[in-house]
Amino acid sequence: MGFMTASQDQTGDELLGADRIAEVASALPEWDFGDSVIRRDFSAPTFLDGIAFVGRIATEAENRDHHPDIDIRWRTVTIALSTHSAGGLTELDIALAGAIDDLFHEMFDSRNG
Ligand SMILES: C[C@H](O)[C@H](O)[C@H]1CNC2=NC(N)=NC(=O)C2=N1
Repeated sequence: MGFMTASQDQTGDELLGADRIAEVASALPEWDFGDSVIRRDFSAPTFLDGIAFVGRIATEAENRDHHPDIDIRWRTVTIALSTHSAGGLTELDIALAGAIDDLFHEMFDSRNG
């Protein structure tokens, strides 16, 4: 594959370089960036809202064939994203993180004030 930038990589399955990680970390301020995973805790209004949120995430993940680790503890839904086939973070994780943020806002922003 050689030296490709993210924008040249058509599939998005190349590991992100340090410069790109710094760029996306500022675009996804609510996510904790680890070496090979990003993670965010979401607080849903109720337990069943959290379950509904997870259902929407599952559909989004299935459509992308890219699947998060999901932990549900009462109203707290923790999402961890990594591209296991690449051994770390790729554009697939960044795109799904943004989509999950959008879903959360769409579902709960009006109720969260
Ligand atoms: C064949 C299929 O594309 C792979 O098994 C996909 C499925 N979903 C996946 N999800 C995640 N998060 N990482 C992967 O490497 C991955 N691989």
